[in-house]
Amino acid sequence: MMMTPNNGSKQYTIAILGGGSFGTALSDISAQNGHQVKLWMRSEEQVKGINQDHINHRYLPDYTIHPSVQASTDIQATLSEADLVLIAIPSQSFRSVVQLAGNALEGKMVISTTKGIEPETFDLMSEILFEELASIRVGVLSGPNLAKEIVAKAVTATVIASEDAELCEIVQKVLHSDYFRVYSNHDVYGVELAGALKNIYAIVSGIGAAMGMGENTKSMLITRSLAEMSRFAVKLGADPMTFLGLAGVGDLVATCTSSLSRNFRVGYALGQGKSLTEAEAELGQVAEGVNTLRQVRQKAVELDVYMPIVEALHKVIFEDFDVSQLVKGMMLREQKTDVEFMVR
Ligand SMILES: NC(=O)C1=CN([C@@H]2O[C@H](COP(=O)(O)OP(=O)(O)OC[C@H]3O[C@@H](n4cnc5c(N)ncnc54)[C@H](OP(=O)(O)O)[C@@H]3O)[C@@H](O)[C@H]2O)C=CC1
Ligand SMILES: O=C(CO)COP(=O)(O)O
Repeated sequence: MMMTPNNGSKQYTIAILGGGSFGTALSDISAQNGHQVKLWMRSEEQVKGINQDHINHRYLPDYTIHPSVQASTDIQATLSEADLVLIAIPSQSFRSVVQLAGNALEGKMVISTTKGIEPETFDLMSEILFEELASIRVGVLSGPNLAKEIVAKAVTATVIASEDAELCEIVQKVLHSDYFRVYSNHDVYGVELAGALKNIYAIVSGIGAAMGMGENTKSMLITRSLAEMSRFAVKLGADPMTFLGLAGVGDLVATCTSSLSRNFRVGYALGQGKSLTEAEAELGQVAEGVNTLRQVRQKAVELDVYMPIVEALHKVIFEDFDVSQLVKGMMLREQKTDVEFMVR
């Protein structure tokens, strides 16, 4: 239910589905801004931790979040009065959670913050929302948003993408603060795809870091990753300019250079000679890039898109090639132009 607090700005009721790192960080931002925040998670123990200690003991144990955040395992109660819903559930469970929420989402503004691709369908999360629900207003939030930095209140920017201009404005008002800035973009597909794709390259960067790559190599890798992900996305209908923004190059740089990124960490473990199973077990959280790699490699073959970095990583992760072959695999292929989307 919407109310008007003393300072005159509207106070919204925000429901957040998913109590992992990012759902918790989003609940903290929203509550800091004076909104009523309900956070849905499936673990009673974690609910207790949030409601009593204001700490997500499993995912963000070193941070205290705003005491007004109310957690619950009851999804219907969480959604009942919500004006705005933010979903931070890993892509492999996204559809099942949307189905569980069902009619309680109808008519609402629903924002996906998930950076992944559904296996089998190649659906992005906004597409799942439109498939599963009859009347909702959909947006996508993506950008360089490492959860631990957000809860530490490091200055951060993100992108809200939607064809619904009013929804973008509302999300900007709700989340904007002196440490969290929200930009808008109407290229929903490009913003959403960028968020999913960069995870693949964060894994490659993690491998490179473990192998001691220098700055030249790091720079080459990030720049060629940007070229490759934009080439793929443009083939699927995205706007290449989106990749020059926060959701593209911004998020790519953040996740390819930070050990706070789970995808980077999986890559780092692979670069140290660990198996994928060992790397994922050690992480204990979601690293979307592994599934995204599988989906994107298959789609690139189908559509005949040139993606040497994806191809090389696929060989290392799924075809048992030695990790030392990664850079060689990327370099052996034909040389291409530097910038592909020149105006002239
Ligand atoms: N962390 C970050 O910095 C950012 C993450 N993202 C994206 O947000 C999405 C979520 O990531 P993040 O929060 O980090 O992930 P985490 O691994 O930290 O947490 C995942 C959360 O989803 C819950 N969950 C998983 N499956 C289900 C299910 N079937 N039903 C109910 N709850 C479920 C988990 O519950 P349980 O603990 O019970 O398993 C947990 O609360 C990802 O797509 C990620 O790419 C986007 C921007 C930044
Ligand atoms: O998307 C993220 C930061 O923008 C988080 O990346 P990881 O999922 O690799 O931790």
